[in-house]
Amino acid sequence: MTTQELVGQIYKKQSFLCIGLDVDLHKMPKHLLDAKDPIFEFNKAIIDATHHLAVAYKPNTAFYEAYGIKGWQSLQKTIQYLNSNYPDIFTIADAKRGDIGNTSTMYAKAFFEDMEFDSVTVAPYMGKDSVEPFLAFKNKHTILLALTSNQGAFDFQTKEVEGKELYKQVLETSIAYKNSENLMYVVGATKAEYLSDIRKIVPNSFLLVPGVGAQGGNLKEVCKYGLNTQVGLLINSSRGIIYASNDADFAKSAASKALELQEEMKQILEEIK
Ligand SMILES: O=c1ccn([C@@H]2O[C@H](COP(=O)(O)O)[C@@H](O)[C@H]2O)c(=O)[nH]1
Repeated sequence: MTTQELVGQIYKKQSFLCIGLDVDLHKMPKHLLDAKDPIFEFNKAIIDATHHLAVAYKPNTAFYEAYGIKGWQSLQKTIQYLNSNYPDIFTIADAKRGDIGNTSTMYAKAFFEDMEFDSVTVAPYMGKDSVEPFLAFKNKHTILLALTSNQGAFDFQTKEVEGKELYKQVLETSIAYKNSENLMYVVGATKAEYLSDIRKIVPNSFLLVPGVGAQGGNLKEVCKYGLNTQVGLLINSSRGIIYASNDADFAKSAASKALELQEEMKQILEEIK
């Protein structure tokens, strides 16, 4: 999917919501556990109930890898279901990959070619030759960790290196990578106050913003500092939506939570028109 197509979907749906599919067998409704593939059945129900309210879905691969081969199969079925039934949805493999160049190429092939995700999250720590293999894929997006939502972000990311915070170095350095137009960045919703500085460095890039909902990030604060002329934000909520209920009505409850966020986003988009 191109960035322009993503922007088109945002205006069409009046939403820049990304729903995180972080499926945990211990948190899902008990009746689904009898299904042949409970993880896929859970995802399918959530997707069918919320697809009109969201522009993106983000399975975090950890929640699938934890179940071995069966988990990978559930992930593959989920992405195939999204691509076949809702081809206008932007898909994100939250896998936080990155390695020496030839290995990164294999990661990129796995997520972009084999699984056909639109994007994958990548850690910047190994630098240019670990990121550029992902950027080589046309109309695929590499979402680089810039300033993450967790407390540990302050261990390294906000520390100064040669007079500048490391997350700023990541943003500035990565802009010069080959095919950097395929870059997006992760910025945690819990760090909204950093967004105006971030926008000075990457005014036009899309930012994936996790941390609204369970981690306490505030949508309005993020929008105040993070919106750009093309919206430029994908706001993720995982647990806050998919585990709104663990009863038979789980998908309906997830849709209600998603609707609350979508209505807030619609209002924000109307205000900046
Ligand atoms: O900085 C980051 C980067 C990634 N994540 C991931 O996003 C979701 C958030 O889930 P919630 O349940 O809405 O808290 C999860 O997959 C994280 O691994 C992040 O939270 N922060």
